[in-house]
Amino acid sequence: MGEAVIGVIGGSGLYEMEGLEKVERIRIDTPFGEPSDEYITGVLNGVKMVFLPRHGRGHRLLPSEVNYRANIYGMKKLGVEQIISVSAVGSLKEAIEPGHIVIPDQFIDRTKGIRKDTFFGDGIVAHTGFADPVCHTLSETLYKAAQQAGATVHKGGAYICMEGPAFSTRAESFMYLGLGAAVIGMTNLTEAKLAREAEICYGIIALSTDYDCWHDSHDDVTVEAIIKIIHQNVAMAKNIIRNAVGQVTMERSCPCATAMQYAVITDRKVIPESTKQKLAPIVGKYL
Ligand SMILES: CSC[C@H]1O[C@H](OP(=O)(O)O)[C@H](O)[C@@H]1O
Ligand SMILES: Nc1ncnc2[nH]cnc12
Repeated sequence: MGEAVIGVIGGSGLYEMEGLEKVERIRIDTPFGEPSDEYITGVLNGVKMVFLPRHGRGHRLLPSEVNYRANIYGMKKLGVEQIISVSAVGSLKEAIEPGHIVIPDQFIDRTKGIRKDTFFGDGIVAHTGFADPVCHTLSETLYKAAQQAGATVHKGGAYICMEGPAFSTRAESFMYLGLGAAVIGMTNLTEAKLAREAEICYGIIALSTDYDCWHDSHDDVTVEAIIKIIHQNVAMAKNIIRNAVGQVTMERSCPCATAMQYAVITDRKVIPESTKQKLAPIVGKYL
């Protein structure tokens, strides 16, 4: 087995990673189509890592257009065992101010079924445990890394994943407050599901950029306001990643590493050979 690699998926405002040594750009074609961009591989803080901008360089892809399957498949092919997601989110709690960091540990699904969020189908059925959708070990590392970078950081909380691309209505925003969720975004749940199916640990550094549209003494969210907060905090976000990469435990004892052990229900004899081949990097060892 090759050396374990850490993957970083950069969201809105994070389209490149500075400070990488031995940089290579790798284009990967997958049976699920094309990833968002070339993968940038290199060494950060002494650790092998791979970076991918979720929406592509120049931010070309809508949250619903991102090929999450290809992105995660490519990471797996490159030997990635742990993914750090960096994302912009709206805050659903007074205490989570713009500029603060949140390490979410739950999701509420408000996507609309138009994204592909599973590698399965085409003659193979699997049901993956998703009660704890992020890796607790990785999330703890991200929390500490954020504290060390001097961020105000909130541990835990539910991330509402909406379809977008339009932001929420005010009625929806109040409904999410009522649900007790912490933050809202448009991307991370889909990614987390696929990472789990690929037995890759997934943890989130979420940068709060706005109060969505529920707060009576803050303006309603706009892209302009989001970008302003991202620009003010991008150096901090990069520092958190640098700290985290240096502290991630490479030996995995978390359940993510064996998540698919009992998940495939289909009789192995009836799984089409082409499907087995396509899924070889993902669950080949269980087929
Ligand atoms: C630029 S505003 C909305 C956009 O920002 C977030 O993206 P990401 O999660 O990739 O940082 C949000 O999910 C929306 O896609
Ligand atoms: N208010 C918001 N809603 C959805 N996604 C976001 N990303 C950043 N802020 C957001």
